[in-house]
Amino acid sequence: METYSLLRVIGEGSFGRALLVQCKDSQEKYVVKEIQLPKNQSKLENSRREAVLLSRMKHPNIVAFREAFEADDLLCIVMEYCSGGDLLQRIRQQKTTAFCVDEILKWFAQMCSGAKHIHDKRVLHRDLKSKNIFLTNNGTIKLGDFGSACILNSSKAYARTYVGTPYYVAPEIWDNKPYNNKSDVWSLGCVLYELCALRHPFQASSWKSLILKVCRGAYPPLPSHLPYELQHLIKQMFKTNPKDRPSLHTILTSNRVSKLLRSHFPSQVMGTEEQGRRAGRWNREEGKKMADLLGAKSLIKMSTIEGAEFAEGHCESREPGHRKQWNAAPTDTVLQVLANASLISSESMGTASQDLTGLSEEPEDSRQRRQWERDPPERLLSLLEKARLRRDFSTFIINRGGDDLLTGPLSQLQGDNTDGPDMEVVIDRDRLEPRSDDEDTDFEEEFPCNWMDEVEKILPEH
Ligand SMILES: Nc1ncnc2c1ncn2[C@@H]1O[C@H](COP(=O)(O)OP(=O)(O)OP(=O)(O)O)[C@@H](O)[C@H]1O
Repeated sequence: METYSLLRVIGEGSFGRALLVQCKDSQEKYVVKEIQLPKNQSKLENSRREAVLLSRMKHPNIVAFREAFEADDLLCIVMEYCSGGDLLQRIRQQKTTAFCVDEILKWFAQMCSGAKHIHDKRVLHRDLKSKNIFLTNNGTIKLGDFGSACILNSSKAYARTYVGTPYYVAPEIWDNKPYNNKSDVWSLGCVLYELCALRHPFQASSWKSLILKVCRGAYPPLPSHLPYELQHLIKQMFKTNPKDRPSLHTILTSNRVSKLLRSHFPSQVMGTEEQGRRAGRWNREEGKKMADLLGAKSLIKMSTIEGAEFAEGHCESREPGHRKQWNAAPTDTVLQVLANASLISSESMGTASQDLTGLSEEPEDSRQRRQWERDPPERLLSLLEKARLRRDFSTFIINRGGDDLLTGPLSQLQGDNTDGPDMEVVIDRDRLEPRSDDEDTDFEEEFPCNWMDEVEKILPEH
């Protein structure tokens, strides 16, 4: 900590504090997140999870990890400082003035791009919400707070616990179904809706009402001035059956989204003469312009520091006989555009050339694989009827088994502690290998239990 001088405390939670610091050498500002390390050795690794996972993410739309160290009984994670604050504050500042569609689309494309990188690393964020999405001083989106993140397929302990913020939690979590990459898509749908409507899609004053609305996917209509494609996109992201919900890869490669972006950034992306004529594809130059527009410029610097990726994409030729090439195919999707201009990754580019044309184009057979129960969990709803939602934008552990169900507003004991019980950090290189997030990867419960019996036990007054 001698490397940094403390400027101020920017937040305090049950985990510890978040500090704004300045590097004594470079004068750069950073955020240091202090996490109280447990005395219990077996839980130590669990506390280090956030640092481990954040350190593995290198993406222009994810808060950059700088270093982590342990001092006394504190784990300190040093990360990029996002001076633009969080998106929730930004939305509140608007009061009743709508964001322009260009801004919404730019931010949305960036947050999807960051979240896709997380999924490609076989990690789920599990607490995507406007409060955990930050802005830099130049308005670039950065996903942060990996305190609830987990590695896919890692440990059966996860299957019983979901850490999330009630208002952003997908129906499958409430319905005791497996959760997967699509649960993060639901949460991003909530953030997109907030940007469009300046309110949350599922507002409620009780758990019952909230769960009912979420499980039915019932949200108030969006302002009618918004383009049809945007309304359609939100509808797809709020499909109650995760199989019908698009993955981030599908969203970023869909023609609908790229069409929407093209129609909202026409003057920057293509000449007016071209606009009417070309409904279809972006060429390389247009792709570069779009990527710049979406905030890739800031990445150019990072990429140079990181090394070769940017050069791979952009240098025509460095040495005779070794000509670096762009993708042979035209850049006809948002994902390709972003990938071509940035670090966004060699990983993403591997999947970008797939020709996916719609948002809900799951193969017929995959849709038939599992029938979804349309009804909300009525028994749970009746149990929770009188329970009121408090501190609803905070993170809670939603425990789907064991003795201590729905830790959070019902118990008020745990506060915002986002660490689930005995979660194990297993770093498995195979799981961290990039791959498409197109398919669902569920956490299946090995020993399913009837968690509603448990609710009944802890809510005797009902
Ligand atoms: N990288 C960052 N740059 C700027 N501000 C940050 C950064 N990380 C966190 N903050 C701010 O620090 C405060 C504490 O953040 P943190 O994510 O640790 O907890 P929280 O958001 O209060 O809790 P929870 O995740 O349970 O909602 C918040 O006000 C957040 O906006």
